Amino acid sequence: MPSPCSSRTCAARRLRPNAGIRSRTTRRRPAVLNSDVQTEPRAARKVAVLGSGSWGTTFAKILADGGADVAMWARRPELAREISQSKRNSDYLPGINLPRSIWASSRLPEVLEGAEQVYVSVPAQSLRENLLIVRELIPADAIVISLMKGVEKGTRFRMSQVIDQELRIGADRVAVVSGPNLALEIAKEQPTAAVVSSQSLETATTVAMTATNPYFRSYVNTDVIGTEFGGVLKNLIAVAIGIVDGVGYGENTKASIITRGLVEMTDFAVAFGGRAETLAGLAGLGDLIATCESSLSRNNTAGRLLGQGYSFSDVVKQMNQTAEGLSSVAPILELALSKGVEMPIVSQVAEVLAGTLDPRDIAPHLTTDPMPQGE
Ligand SMILES: NC(=O)c1ccc[n+]([C@@H]2O[C@H](COP(=O)([O-])OP(=O)(O)OC[C@H]3O[C@@H](n4cnc5c(N)ncnc54)[C@H](O)[C@@H]3O)[C@@H](O)[C@H]2O)c1
Ligand SMILES: O=P(O)(O)OC[C@H](O)CO
Repeated sequence: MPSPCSSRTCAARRLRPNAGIRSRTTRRRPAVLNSDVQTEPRAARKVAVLGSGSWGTTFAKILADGGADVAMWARRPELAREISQSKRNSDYLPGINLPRSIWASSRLPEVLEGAEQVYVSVPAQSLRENLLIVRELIPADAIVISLMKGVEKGTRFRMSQVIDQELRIGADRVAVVSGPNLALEIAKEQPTAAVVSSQSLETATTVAMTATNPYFRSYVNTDVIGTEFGGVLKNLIAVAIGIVDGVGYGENTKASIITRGLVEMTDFAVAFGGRAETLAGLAGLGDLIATCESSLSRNNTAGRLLGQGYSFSDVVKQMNQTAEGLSSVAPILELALSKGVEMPIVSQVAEVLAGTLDPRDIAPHLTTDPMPQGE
């Protein structure tokens, strides 16, 4: 008999929470060892999502479709009402129906009460001020997860470092999620993978089991530095790709910039203690491909406008969603300088933003450097 409910979401609801993630080892286990596996349904995990923009809302849907009991925080009461009553977030995710179980509020205490995991998805430059507000409300023992892909200007801290500094909950209770994750595609339930990273493999695994459903698969690693920098740096390369697209250059230019961009990303992350293999994975190459190829990307879009001749201030005015790359360029170049890492593409993006380089002159190398280099 065919199932009366055939959508992926329905399939998720039929599954036990956490049943979607199975390691190869588990799959190969002999049946006798599985006999003591708990089969009783257990209470849904209560999680909170702070930030109701495109990614916060999409991630709330991922978690709810994986079986979690999700509460969202929206700054604007009218948005909280739309999410709770109409199960829509029409400004950020037009045409998407959210799971019925999701609710939202503009009042933080009720959103955070009893949350075992707190997912944060606000613009990177606003993270610290938001943590100051929620600090006393986050339940003891909750895991805090950054969904953001930026660095803080001034301190040049990664998001997990800001969380660590403001919440003082210990790095083992902090995780980050990154990967090729264009929100609208995932909200439409297109199959996607991401990586959850924490210094504690147990924490990463707990989060990955919660953030897994039939259309979204979370892998794990313990390279928080490489995972976070991958997400930040691909934004900068995507701005460069947008610029050359806006100028009208073709696939050779873009492929050259993507390939050399990955070298810059890897050199940078390794200099700060990240692992090269992380940059070859979902949080590096995977996200680089998605962001550079998609017109859904805000960073790519911002670059395209620059390439078409708009000034930086015009582009900022036109963007009504967060393009983290624009704020990350300066702190990333300051960090690169501190370790002697060369970043010709990111440096040229900074010059285009400053109005000192004609977008037509952006290239996969510094055009002022006449000497051939090893690839
Ligand atoms: N959209 C995506 O596809 C995607 C995917 C992966 C990661 N991310 C990352 O997630 C983070 C959030 O991005 P987004 O796409 O949700 O952005 P967005 O612009 O869609 O939404 C940002 C949300 O934060 C709120 N906000 C703005 N300023 C705030 C402040 N000062 N305090 C509190 N809330 C504030 C906005 O009202 C909005 O709800 C970024 O770091 C981004 O790089 C986005
Ligand atoms: O829209 P962007 O440029 O912020 O990119 C979104 C995601 O980071 C893609 O993985």
